[in-house]
Amino acid sequence: MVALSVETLGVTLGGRRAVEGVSANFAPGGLVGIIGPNGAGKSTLVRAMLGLVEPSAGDVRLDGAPIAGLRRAEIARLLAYLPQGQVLHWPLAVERVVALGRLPLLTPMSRLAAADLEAVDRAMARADVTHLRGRVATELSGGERARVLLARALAQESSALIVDEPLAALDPGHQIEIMDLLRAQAAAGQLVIAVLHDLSLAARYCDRLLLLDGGRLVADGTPDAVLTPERLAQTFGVRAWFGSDGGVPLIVPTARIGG
Ligand SMILES: Nc1ncnc2c1ncn2[C@@H]1O[C@H](COP(=O)(O)OP(=O)(O)OP(=O)(O)O)[C@@H](O)[C@H]1O
Repeated sequence: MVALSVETLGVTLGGRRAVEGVSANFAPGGLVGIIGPNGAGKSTLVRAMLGLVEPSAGDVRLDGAPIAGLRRAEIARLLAYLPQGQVLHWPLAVERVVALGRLPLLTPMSRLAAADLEAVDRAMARADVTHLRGRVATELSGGERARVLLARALAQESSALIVDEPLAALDPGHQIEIMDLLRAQAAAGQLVIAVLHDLSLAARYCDRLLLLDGGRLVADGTPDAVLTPERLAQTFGVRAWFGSDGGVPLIVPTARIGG
């Protein structure tokens, strides 16, 4: 179990405020989406939540303790992170890539124990990549690679999982698979936070959405409450069609306002 809180957080990058005055609390067992236009500050916010960038104002707390004071190994026990646009450079077998997820939990010079190997097996099964375990990771398709990278984050078996644009470059089938997996993780008690661009999938899968614009949190609530025509116009500058198919919400941007 982990409680993650962000209090009047500000982050300045290259002299510009990338995140400003953001406050939010996160509890285990839900799927939280972070949405907003390009440059809204989504990645910067999650990086600050992981202690990877230093706040210029406010703070981030993990189980009540300022994250700035925690060691990286302590943070890794609680938080797993799948960064945006991760690429694999080394021709490692899938199983070894997934096992890298256990590294933050090992003491220096120690080797993977039986419990670590079991966690790797569980993560591969959840991400449906067990059949790929012997394949060279750099030779996989984009969708297979995305699932392997997610399996690496799952192998950490941390209390919270933070994924930044996990659906980028995936076909619709793989997008649904990944969202199903994230929801299953949340249902199993993990706090899952995902930066997303697809508004229909965000509305369909997330319990809660945080909408950022210009570094500020402009809405925080259920998808129904957050995703209104007015907000989409104000933040994304789009008109959108709202509908549903058998209870599955659909939000289709139809026109750029003023474009
Ligand atoms: N290293 C950096 N130096 C200076 N400015 C930065 C740096 N990284 C990000 N920024 C700026 O901070 C703002 C927020 O960037 P961020 O990557 O958090 O946005 P985002 O919402 O994740 O965008 P996208 O949807 O395009 O990935 C942007 O204006 C960006 O140009």
